[in-house]
Amino acid sequence: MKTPITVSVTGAAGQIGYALLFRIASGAMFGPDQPVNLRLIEIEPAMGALEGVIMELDDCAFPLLNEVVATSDLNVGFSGANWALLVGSVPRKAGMERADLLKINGGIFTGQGKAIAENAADDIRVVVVGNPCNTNALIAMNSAAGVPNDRFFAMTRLDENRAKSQLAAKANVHNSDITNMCIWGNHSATQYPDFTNAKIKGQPVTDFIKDQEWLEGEFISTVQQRGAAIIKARGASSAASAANGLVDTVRALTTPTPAGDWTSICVCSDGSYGIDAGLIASMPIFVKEDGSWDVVPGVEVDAFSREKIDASVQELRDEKAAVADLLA
Ligand SMILES: NC(=O)C1=CN([C@@H]2O[C@H](COP(=O)(O)OP(=O)(O)OC[C@H]3O[C@@H](n4cnc5c(N)ncnc54)[C@H](O)[C@@H]3O)[C@@H](O)[C@H]2O)C=CC1
Ligand SMILES: O=C([O-])CC(=O)C(=O)O
Repeated sequence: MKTPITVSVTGAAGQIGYALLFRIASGAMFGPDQPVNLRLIEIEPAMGALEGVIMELDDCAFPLLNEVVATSDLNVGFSGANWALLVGSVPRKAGMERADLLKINGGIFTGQGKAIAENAADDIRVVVVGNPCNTNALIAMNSAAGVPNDRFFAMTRLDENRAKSQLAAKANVHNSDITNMCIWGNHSATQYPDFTNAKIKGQPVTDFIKDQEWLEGEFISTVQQRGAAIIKARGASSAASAANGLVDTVRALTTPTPAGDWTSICVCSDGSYGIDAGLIASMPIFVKEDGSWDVVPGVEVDAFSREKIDASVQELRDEKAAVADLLA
């Protein structure tokens, strides 16, 4: 048996938490031979509900679940953490944009960043899901003195999966036939799902989808607005698909990326592709055999893509300016 890894999850009693914890404990996130310790972090009023979730975890008798700790103390919650999955925060309601959550949620991530720096394991990696996730990750990163910037991520894998599903349906192929799907920029309504570089069965998307107007219009807006469409239909924001996106994100970060392909993750920009260094932005990422990652170089950005990427980067700059007081 491998040594257990420690995974801290905030917002563990929430909707995403309920869809996520069972998949971590079952081995879906870290593999079928990797035991896990769960450190579940919630605010005091949600501790009762969290106890119920833990009763259900117990009732699954998961072979890989080594230990479960429930706490509202961040120092306990991030103690020894190898992974911190920052889900806890208020979701938006119908009619709101994710940026409207900036003031409501931003403050959560200063304390969490600091507690991660002080308590987590040396190899800590942090994935932020709570919205607006890019700027929340920026706040956590800036608050986590001593933790390298390349350990902080925010999630656009759900958007990538949504984009693949839309392309597959339109081209009448299977999801798995779509590769090289990059989401650029912010996890928001300005994100750019890049069909110009995506491939279907290894060929350009336009070999299969001749409807350029759909690609440049409805395809992009459907992916950008999918979160809002789900809130409208369900009365609550996406949870099972978000949890699945997080499982996929962590697997992508812990498994070498297939040669020639890439995955969408928001990382701290090094200035590549004209994205300001220091912003947390989504771009094409390649994970190497040794577990480290790089931004994929040389992806072609045509004039159409440039304009879309620039608009999303501008929104990230504006969000950063709006939380300047939270950035250490
Ligand atoms: N990046 C992405 O692709 C996606 C992000 N989201 C975001 O994920 C977040 C969580 O969504 P849901 O689980 O549906 O919300 P939810 O409201 O069901 O659960 C959130 C949980 O976080 C807890 N919480 C609040 N403040 C906390 C704190 N300071 N520390 C620890 N826990 C805290 C709450 O008590 C609650 O149990 C939202 O911000 C939502 O917008 C949702 C879907 C996709
Ligand atoms: O739209 C929302 O507020 C929840 C979310 O981030 C998504 O579903 O992509």
